[in-house]
Amino acid sequence: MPETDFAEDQTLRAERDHMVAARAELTRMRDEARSLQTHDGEWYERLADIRAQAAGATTFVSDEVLASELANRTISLADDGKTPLFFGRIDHGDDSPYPGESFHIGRRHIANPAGDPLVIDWRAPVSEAFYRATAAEPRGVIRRRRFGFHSGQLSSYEQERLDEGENLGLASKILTAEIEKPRVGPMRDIVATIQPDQDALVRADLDDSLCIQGAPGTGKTAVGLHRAAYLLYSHPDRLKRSGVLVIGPNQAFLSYIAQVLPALGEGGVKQATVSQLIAPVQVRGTDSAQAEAVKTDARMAEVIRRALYGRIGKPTEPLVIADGSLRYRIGPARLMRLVDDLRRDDLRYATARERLRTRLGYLARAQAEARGDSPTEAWVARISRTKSVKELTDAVWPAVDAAGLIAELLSDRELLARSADGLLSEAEQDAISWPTAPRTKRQIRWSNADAVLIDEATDLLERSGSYGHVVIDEAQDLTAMQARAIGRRARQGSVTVLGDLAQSTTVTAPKTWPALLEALGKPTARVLPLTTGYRVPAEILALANALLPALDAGVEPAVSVRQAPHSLVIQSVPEVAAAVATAGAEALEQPGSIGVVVADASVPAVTKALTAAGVSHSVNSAEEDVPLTVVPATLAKGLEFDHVIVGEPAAIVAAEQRGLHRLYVVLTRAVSKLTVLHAEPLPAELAAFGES
Ligand SMILES: Nc1ncnc2c1ncn2[C@@H]1O[C@H](COP(=O)(O)OP(=O)(O)OP(=O)(O)O)[C@@H](O)[C@H]1O
Repeated sequence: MPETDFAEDQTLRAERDHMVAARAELTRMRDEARSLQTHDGEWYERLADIRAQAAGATTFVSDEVLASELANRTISLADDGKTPLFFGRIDHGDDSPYPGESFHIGRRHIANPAGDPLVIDWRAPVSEAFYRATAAEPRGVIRRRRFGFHSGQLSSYEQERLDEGENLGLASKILTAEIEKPRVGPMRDIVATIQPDQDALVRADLDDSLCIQGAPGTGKTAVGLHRAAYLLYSHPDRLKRSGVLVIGPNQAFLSYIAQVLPALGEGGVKQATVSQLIAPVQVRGTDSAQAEAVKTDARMAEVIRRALYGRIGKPTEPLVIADGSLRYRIGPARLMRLVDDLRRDDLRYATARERLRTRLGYLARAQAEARGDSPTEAWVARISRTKSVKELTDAVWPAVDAAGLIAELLSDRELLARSADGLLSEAEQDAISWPTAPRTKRQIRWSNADAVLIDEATDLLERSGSYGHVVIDEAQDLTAMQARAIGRRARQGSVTVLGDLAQSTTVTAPKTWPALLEALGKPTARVLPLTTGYRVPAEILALANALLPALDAGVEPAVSVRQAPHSLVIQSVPEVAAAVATAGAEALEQPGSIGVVVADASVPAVTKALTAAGVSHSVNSAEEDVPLTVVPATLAKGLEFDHVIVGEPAAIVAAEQRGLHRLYVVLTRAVSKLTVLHAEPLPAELAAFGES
């Protein structure tokens, strides 16, 4: 069971030979895909064969789709020579659905020309046992191996004889080595070491919407991204058409996770922040705290709906349509019935407006038919476009543009009062009303919250398109209106919501998962916990967890899988910026990434001190050849570094209303070491830790 020294090991030699054979087959598969790209001939059928081998199923798709798939396939078969082609192996016993068979598990399927697999894709059903089999529940597996690699070479293995009761679980050295491997560059995938509780979430059904409440470093982001890759593999036809979307809190976070899905062979997933996703207008303004609180509240959805539908008028005059010498007359009562019917239909505003014009055309046709004529559809279309029909439609069901509607709502106090009656108090209405109406569109300085309101209005006008699956990371920070905006884009699909209420720093965000899920339109999503902490060693977690009672989030604390003595250093210093520079210079002597996290306002002072001390650093964007990054506390969420240096916790707490939550985020970013430097007293909750 222990790690094996390989030099003499027959097993190791055999596994290395298998790696060489797999590499040769992969090269052959890539050459074949390339040649198919350049020779038409039978490529269609051959590709279908290849797809069947890879994914287990084919359905009819167009030639263009196949051609582009072929190009993607050539890319996906690229082999950088460094990424191991497999990382594990399972051997089945006689009492198994695959009696006596062995499978190597890797990032992608590799087969020989006869179709025999040398490596099975980690997402294939056969691979599930690699992640989930235990001695107590072996799933037919008698032996499992995990492989260790050094400089791209298979260098060690860990073996569990499940049939003899061996089960390493979290004691796996390969797991620990993977977690402790120095961080350089962006986030890595965890495909070789996904744990059973994580795997159950990754492989949950496509139609299953999940909400994963996980303490810091429990692998939520990793699980969400691997789930996206798993779903794309398992439901290619459904999801390649409708698409998968990943939502993250900011661009720094998105850059950090950007490489994970491509590394798993899935390059086509859209990754965006909420602002990037909606972007109906350029944001140049900000809101007061009171205005933001109201604009981000779910009640605004109904206010906007009322404002829009309040535009619909009552026809009081008859409509007279002239067609040459003929006249068609539709009386106000009939017109009113038509408008009422359209209001009742489940149609978007703009669609119903179009429908009104067409129905008026049909009413005219009925009159023409009563006179003995038989007008065509083209005649109806022409009548629907005549001046009087257009004028009536404009009067009764006017054209609306979403930004214009919101601008009017925020600048016309009477319209707001009518629309918000019984929903928003006078004071709330005052808070969001613009003091003066802008004279031109250009004058408007839209805020982030306004953009979301415009998006809400846009969806009332025309139905937003829906993705097949949406992964929403750091979801605890979404406002109800943002959640609605994302929910619209998942209307026909499912969601994986990832977050931690203890890390919620948005004052205006719903404070419970049921409230957020309701706003997302997925109230029945299952809320599931993850509590095993992979990132942060126990000694550092103890410090962060001391904040939990004060955060009042009602969540389970993380329990770390690792002890790391001396990983926590807390020091009182005379001047924080200078002390940070000294600590940064020392930290650079060790391998791995370093994050210096301070209150946003302290970033200039700290970068100045680092520059003065000659310590090379980047600010707020990890660069591969600059291991030390200065991160403003408000942008630390979701990131991690081998060594984190936190300057002045009290300033981080004081900087914002939910400053203690922010500090909890900041203290949970370290993989190997946390240095806390303070000149002011530590926050009361941490006082017991003093100097350590
Ligand atoms: N099964 C695993 N094997 C190896 N590493 C893992 C595993 N699960 C998680 N990790 C690592 O632990 C770290 C934390 O994972 P991740 O960022 O997904 O956690 P998180 O729950 O999203 O954290 P946070 O809430 O703090 O953002 C990452 O480096 C990730 O690669």
